[in-house]
Amino acid sequence: MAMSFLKPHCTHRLPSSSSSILNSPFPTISPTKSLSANGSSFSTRIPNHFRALPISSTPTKPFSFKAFSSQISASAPKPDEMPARVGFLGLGIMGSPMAQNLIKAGCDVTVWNRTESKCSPLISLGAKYKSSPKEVAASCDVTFAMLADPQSALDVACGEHGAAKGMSPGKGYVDVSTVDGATSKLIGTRIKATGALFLEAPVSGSKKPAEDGQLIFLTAGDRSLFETVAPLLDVMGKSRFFLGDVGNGAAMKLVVNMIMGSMMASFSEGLLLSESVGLDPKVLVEVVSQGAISAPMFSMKGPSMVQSLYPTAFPLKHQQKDLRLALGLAESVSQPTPIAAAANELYKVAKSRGLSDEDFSAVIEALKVKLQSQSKE
Ligand SMILES: NC(=O)C1=CN([C@@H]2O[C@H](COP(=O)(O)OP(=O)(O)OC[C@H]3O[C@@H](n4cnc5c(N)ncnc54)[C@H](OP(=O)(O)O)[C@@H]3O)[C@@H](O)[C@H]2O)C=CC1
Ligand SMILES: O=CCCC(=O)O
Repeated sequence: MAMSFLKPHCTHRLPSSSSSILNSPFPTISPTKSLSANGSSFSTRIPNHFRALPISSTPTKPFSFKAFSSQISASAPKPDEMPARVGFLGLGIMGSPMAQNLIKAGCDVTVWNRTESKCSPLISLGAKYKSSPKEVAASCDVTFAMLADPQSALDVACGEHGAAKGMSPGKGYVDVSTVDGATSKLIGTRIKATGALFLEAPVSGSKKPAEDGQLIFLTAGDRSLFETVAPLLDVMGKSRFFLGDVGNGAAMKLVVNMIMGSMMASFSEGLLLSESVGLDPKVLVEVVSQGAISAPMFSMKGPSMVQSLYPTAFPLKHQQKDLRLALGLAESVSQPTPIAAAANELYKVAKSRGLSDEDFSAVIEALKVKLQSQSKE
């Protein structure tokens, strides 16, 4: 089905030469981004055993985890192909900077957030406001949603004044929240019942990449909507993967965050153990940064963790939600994930200690209790 909303309303101009890149006020679209948007370089990163198995090989599953391919457009987005009117629902840590980048790129953006006051900074930048997801969807060609969890994503998409009520043929709905595949599929079904198109597009990357337009989109669903919103994804992100059927984007995101949650729990144990045996944890952070287990996450979060500071980029409650959803995903295919299960318990302890809204690196606090027998020695 052809999308009917390709209009030159987004005024952002892509750099066509190095000098125009230097003059661009927006760091989000750069030669690096154009180069990274090269299909072959991305596809070589996908192991062969993940490639396009037939959907019919998993007939009893609620959705196929296996039938997908990785795609990224090699072509630069064309401003005259930007969707004309863009809605944005959910203006939290991630949604606000993402919407802001769209506005700064010249898009005609209409916002809604449950807590209305969070719309004000975006309205100051030029956004329009509507008082319900339904009204946003009705007034826009494509609507993005960045909500906290499966329940809020469902409520905003399918509730009484939800976006689905404002959808119709020719429109598109792009859910960038991190949810499970079943929720995403339910939302997709409701949206598509209106004749609109649906794309799930959870993101890898946190607050700073969102601010810098450096997110990684893990999309699945309607391929034509993926193509249509590609210029918008490229304003907000540095790369985009198209993974096939709805559910595959959610699954990829949950696997990534399952790994991340376990890594952070393990790193926390290492920091505390180093201190307990008389080492300087700051030196551990430095040693780790130079070796094979170096990760940007450790280098970025380690120094503040050593000071017991957890400025929130990715709320701990969301990391625990993602571990919970990843464990459900693993269970659905009988895949053992004992490390992630143990990590999940740690995040649950951290939540019970009031750390839900701290950064997920605050999980280290759940380990700051010496075992009884050890403290007596
Ligand atoms: N922060 C991060 O680093 C990343 C987060 N994510 C994922 O992105 C999503 C958003 O994350 P983030 O921005 O950090 O989260 P926030 O908690 O900052 O924002 C959550 C958003 O959801 C809204 N919301 C929550 N409950 C409801 C509800 N019942 N009805 C309507 N709206 C609701 C909030 O509205 P209100 O303002 O009224 O509370 C807010 O707009 C999550 O799924 C998260 O897992 C993905 C990648 C990175
Ligand atoms: O879902 C949150 C992911 C955070 C990150 O990728 O840094």
